[in-house]
Amino acid sequence: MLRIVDFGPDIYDKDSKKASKYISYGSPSERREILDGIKGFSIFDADDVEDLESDCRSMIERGGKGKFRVKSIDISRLRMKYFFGYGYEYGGGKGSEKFFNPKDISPIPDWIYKNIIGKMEKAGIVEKNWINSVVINDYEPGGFIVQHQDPPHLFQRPIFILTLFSDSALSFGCNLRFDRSVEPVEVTASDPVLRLPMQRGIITSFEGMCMNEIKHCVRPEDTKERRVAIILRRVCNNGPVLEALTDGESLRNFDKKLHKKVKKRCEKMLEARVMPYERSFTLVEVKKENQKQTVYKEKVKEPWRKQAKPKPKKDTKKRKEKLKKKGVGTFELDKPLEKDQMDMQWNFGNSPERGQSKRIEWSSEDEEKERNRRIGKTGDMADLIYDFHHQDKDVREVDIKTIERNVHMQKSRKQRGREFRDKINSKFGFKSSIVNTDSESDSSDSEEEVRAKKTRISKFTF
Ligand SMILES: O=C(O)CCC(=O)C(=O)O
Ligand SMILES: [Fe+2]
Repeated sequence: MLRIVDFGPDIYDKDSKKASKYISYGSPSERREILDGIKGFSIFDADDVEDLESDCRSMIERGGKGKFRVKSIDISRLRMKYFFGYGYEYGGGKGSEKFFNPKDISPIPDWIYKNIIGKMEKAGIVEKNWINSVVINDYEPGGFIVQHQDPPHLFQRPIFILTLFSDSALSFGCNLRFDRSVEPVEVTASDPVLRLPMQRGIITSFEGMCMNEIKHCVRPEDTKERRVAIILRRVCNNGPVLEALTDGESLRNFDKKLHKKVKKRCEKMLEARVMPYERSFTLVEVKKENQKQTVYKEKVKEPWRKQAKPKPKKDTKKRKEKLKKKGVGTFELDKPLEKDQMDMQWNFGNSPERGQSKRIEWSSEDEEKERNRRIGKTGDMADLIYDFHHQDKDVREVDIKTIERNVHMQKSRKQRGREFRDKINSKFGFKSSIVNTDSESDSSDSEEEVRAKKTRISKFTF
């Protein structure tokens, strides 16, 4: 189903309380002008997104084997580029970019036609057979692309970009600076006029001022995780074309040295970790084609302005009655829950928690492991810390408790017990030997001392 993305809630202006890296610094009219030519489309569900990512991995494996044509893969710092259909080189700079000869570029793979272009055509986002050039940028964390305009003498508008593997952002009116006095070269970015979120699984289209009058770039700080951008375009009919280097030769048979380099980089990209897909954006439902424009315009007109929240309706007596009739309201459970299948399975139905009408969610260690395996988490400490550092500050604070708990649960039962007893001892000011188990007790204790301890222990059984 075609749905439109509402970028508004994710575009923050100078006065917002967001960290500076999320902020768009342009005036409202500048941002509006840029946004006028931008649309976000959601046509893929979570399964589609993960399937496309697995297609990307197969493509990278193929690339590593040197099976693409000689100019189909280009490697640069923290980024790999795959050209399909048409590829180009930058030449002497702006205006002198030229197409490689189509003989040196692999054709657009079937999976891209079938799973991306075909679906875009079906959803009415693009005309049939319009897209004939696909470029895939595969960024490592911290990867970037300097400010540029997609050469207008090579590519028609609109330009479509599909983001995969992780969220990122495209910055308009923003320049990257390189400090080459340090190793590795340090890249910093100026404040962007507009920072547009590029969400995983979303196709964004660009035309007009945003593509023709202002430059765009990807800042290193916006590539927090490995990200793939699939750029779908149509070439201009009369673009300049270079002479062919080969007659359709593949890289492995043409340049062994380059193939070795490509193979190493492809292997590195295949090792990149991938988080399970979770939708992180706001959608605006579109029912009819002719509604699309209005809904979209309304939503993005002044996205930086906070919308007043509608006041919740007061629950008058009459309304309460009505709601109650409909079965809506807040109810206290006044009798214990019935045993269900899960309770039977775990023999859980008569526990004290049940008696309190409260369901405590729990799972065995095996279940937890299985769940983590399914969503790609190992439960390993390094992963937990990695996840933690890749979150926003507020989410992180909530998660700190979970991480502490996980760290605690990874200790042995014995160690956990020991720590618990130590806590009790220090809370009540007992000597460390007072609340302790027999196995931990000092074997030199006399029988009487042991009995005394046991008596004391019974008072603090939890
Ligand atoms: O990675 C992106 O989203 C933008 C890439 C881009 O602008 C380009 O390759 O021309
Ligand atoms: Fe671009």
